[in-house]
Amino acid sequence: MSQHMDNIPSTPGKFKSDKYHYIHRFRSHSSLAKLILWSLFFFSVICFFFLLSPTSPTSPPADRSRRVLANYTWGGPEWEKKVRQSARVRSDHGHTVLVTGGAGFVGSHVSAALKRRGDGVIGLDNFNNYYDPELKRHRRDLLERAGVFVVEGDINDSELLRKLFDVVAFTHVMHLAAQAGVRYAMQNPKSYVNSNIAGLVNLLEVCKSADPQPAIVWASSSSVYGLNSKVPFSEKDRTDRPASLYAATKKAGEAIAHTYNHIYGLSITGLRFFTVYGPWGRPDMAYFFFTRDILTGKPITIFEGPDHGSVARDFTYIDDIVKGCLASLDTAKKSTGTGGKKKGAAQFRIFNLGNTSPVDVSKLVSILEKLLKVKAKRRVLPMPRNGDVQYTHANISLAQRELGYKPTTDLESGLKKFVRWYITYQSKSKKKSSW
Ligand SMILES: O=C(O)[C@H]1O[C@H](OP(=O)(O)OP(=O)(O)OC[C@H]2O[C@@H](n3ccc(=O)[nH]c3=O)[C@H](O)[C@@H]2O)[C@H](O)[C@@H](O)[C@@H]1O
Repeated sequence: MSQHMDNIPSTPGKFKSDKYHYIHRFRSHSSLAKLILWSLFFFSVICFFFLLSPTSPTSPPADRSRRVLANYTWGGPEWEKKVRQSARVRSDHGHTVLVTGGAGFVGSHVSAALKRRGDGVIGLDNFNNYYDPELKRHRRDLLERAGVFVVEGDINDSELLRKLFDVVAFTHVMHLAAQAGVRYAMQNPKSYVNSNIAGLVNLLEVCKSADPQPAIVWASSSSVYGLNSKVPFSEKDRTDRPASLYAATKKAGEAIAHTYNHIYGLSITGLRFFTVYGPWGRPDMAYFFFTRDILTGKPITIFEGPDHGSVARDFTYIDDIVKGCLASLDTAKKSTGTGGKKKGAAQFRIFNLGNTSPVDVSKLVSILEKLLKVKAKRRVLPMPRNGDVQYTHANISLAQRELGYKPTTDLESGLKKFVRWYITYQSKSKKKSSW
């Protein structure tokens, strides 16, 4: 067989003499050997750098210095059909809402609530690995069963956003996609700029050109109050002293939102969420990983302020936040622009959505100990200079007045629901049962 192969001219149709053939074979063998050697060399160099790289599949999932984004596929008649179906309104005067961050903690709860009452909903999520994407996929699976299609894609992808607006005339955008987390901003600052600033601008650009323009409700953060020491925090208080890059990007988002409202007539409502917690929550948040670590016997670190002062948060239960989000959508006025041009003044609002009763982090741990019936291995450390603030407390009178917002869940009742969910989720995950 090898003989047969050797007799075949290298260029079909051209005959070569034996001598030529011999020399050529010798040369080609030696160059083939060189080629193989060089290829092996380059291959080992590539392997070496690949193994060193933080995004290689061999690196531990705990390495969150970079987020991995999947390659998305979207478009096509089947995809458009799913988008249209999911966006179909099933109630009188229902909205058609694009929920960015649809597979996220708040996004999945808001999407489910909108769908339940008959609104049309499309989710959008990039499923990045800031925390376990498996949890996001499980949230998506639940939503899909409820009739909500979550498109896999990024808010920085203008083409995808324009396509979504071509297929569906969204009346509202609930913008919840963001790089969350206060302390992670020191590890991966660029991801905050990419999602919370570039992504927001990209989304607003598409919204401003959409016809009709949607009304936008989006997630700002209680962290914008930064070094503000006057409590409770009111929307009128200073927000020009952020303590973390995360807070700075959210504050920048509020300024950017104002610009798009002012120039293009987009109706925009910013919601300053106060440490939202609950079932299907975010594993990067303290209440979540404290629960995990208490149950597995790992020590937990509790931060304290100067002079052993306590650190406290106005923890707000997810169902209360969802009510605030829906009320914001329902009270949002229409945007006034068309074809990228403003036709008149448009609504611009900012609301605190908190619980109005701050709880010390050490008290949160005591509640978890009681609910889990396990003593925590506490390690108390001074609050590191990592962007955290010592205290948050929302004044919610504006949201109460304008949105009818009234939180009803205290921390203990909310954590009880979270713990119940957490234990069920863990056991289902171990058994790999369906959701
Ligand atoms: O409400 C907000 O604006 C913000 O709420 C949370 O941020 P944070 O309040 O810092 O929530 P956690 O990270 O869960 O921390 C809660 C409390 O636990 C404390 N903590 C955290 C981690 C730890 O190991 N030990 C500890 O005592 C923190 O100092 C903080 O006081 C979210 O992570 C942000 O995305 C959100 O924007």
